[in-house]
Amino acid sequence: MNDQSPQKPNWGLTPEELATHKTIFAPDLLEGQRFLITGGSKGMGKAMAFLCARLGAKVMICGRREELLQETQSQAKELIGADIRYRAMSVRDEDQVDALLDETFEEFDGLDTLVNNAGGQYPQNAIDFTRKGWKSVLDLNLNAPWWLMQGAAQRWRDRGAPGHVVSNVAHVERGMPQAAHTCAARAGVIYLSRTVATEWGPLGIRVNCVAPGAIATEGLSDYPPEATQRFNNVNPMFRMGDSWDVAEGVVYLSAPSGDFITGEVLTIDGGMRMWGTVWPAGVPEKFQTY
Ligand SMILES: CCCCCCCCC/C=C/C(=O)SCCNC(=O)CCNC(=O)[C@H](O)C(C)(C)COP(=O)(O)OP(=O)(O)OC[C@H]1O[C@@H](n2cnc3c(N)ncnc32)[C@H](O)[C@@H]1OP(=O)(O)O
Ligand SMILES: NC(=O)C1=CN([C@@H]2O[C@H](COP(=O)(O)OP(=O)(O)OC[C@H]3O[C@@H](n4cnc5c(N)ncnc54)[C@H](OP(=O)(O)O)[C@@H]3O)[C@@H](O)[C@H]2O)C=CC1
Repeated sequence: MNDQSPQKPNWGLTPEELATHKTIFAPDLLEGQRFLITGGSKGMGKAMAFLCARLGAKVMICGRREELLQETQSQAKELIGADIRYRAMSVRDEDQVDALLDETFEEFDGLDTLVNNAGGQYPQNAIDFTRKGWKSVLDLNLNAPWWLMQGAAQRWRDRGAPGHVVSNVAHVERGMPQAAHTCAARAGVIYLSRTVATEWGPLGIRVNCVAPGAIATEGLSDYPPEATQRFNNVNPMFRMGDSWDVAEGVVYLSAPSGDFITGEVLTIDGGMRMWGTVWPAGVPEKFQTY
């Protein structure tokens, strides 16, 4: 288990850990499979990229910062001998999304699984949201995954090929105080996924989600230490998960193990959906009841 101290400068699993972490899956499970993973240059997306590549898949990742993508590519080459492809872009830009899909389908002569993983938000009480901030979070966490899943589905339909979409969301059933924008966006993705899982079922396209609880990734270092310290206490297991927990969930849904699973949300949260609230901007006094 990795050190989850908030003082640690780099959260999450190291590249060496991603290269050697034990996995329950057979080494050739994804041989010949093609994955596009958005936000694959750090955190959970990077773990997914390493795991899929280790299991034999061809992998394309994207992110905004080329240096992180390049670093991930060379680490994968050096540590696991994999040739991970990348494109620097923002999923918030519709034209760049189309270009990413075109490049991936061309490069790999098709695609088997799209992983909508890129996302994020900032903590704030909803009453104070600016319209600009609301639109930014909705663009990143609802519109972008939609452009990507619709674009992939159109390409699969036109080629007469099956496909799979898995979107990384969050558990939303009890709301997400101080993150209502992302909660609304993720709820949108879940219900879009459940709807198109039916519409696209006859095309051979499955559509699923994974819903992580608090997962120790580099992304959490964006939050203040008071909040991240509390992230260890937001579920009845009193610890965070790691990026491997989520990567293995994504592979389970994408491999033949998931062949008959669609419209599902796989929650990987240590029980947080039943007990525990994050309060990423700090617990308000009225709620400090125990
Ligand atoms: C929460 C988890 C619970 C989660 C509860 C569950 C536990 C899970 C924890 C989840 C962890 C993670 O997701 S880990 C990943 C964490 N990392 C991230 O989220 C990084 C990605 N996030 C982002 O890029 C930003 O949040 C996002 C707003 C989407 C994009 O930022 P940009 O600066 O590119 O966006 P722009 O389009 O320029 O708009 C910026 C506007 O957004 C608003 N804005 C941006 N940051 C703001 C801030 N800190 N406080 C107030 N307002 C802010 C302002 O109005 C800004 O306008 P101006 O004032 O005019 O600039
Ligand atoms: N960590 C947690 O506890 C939880 C996280 N989540 C969600 O899971 C997903 C992964 O989280 P996590 O691994 O922690 O996040 P990280 O912040 O560690 O990684 C996010 C990845 O997404 C990329 N990214 C961010 N914005 C964009 C963009 N506009 N276009 C393209 N790529 C982008 C980042 O690269 P770059 O910045 O260079 O673009 C990076 O590769 C996110 O959607 C997150 O909100 C959900 C529940 C809990």
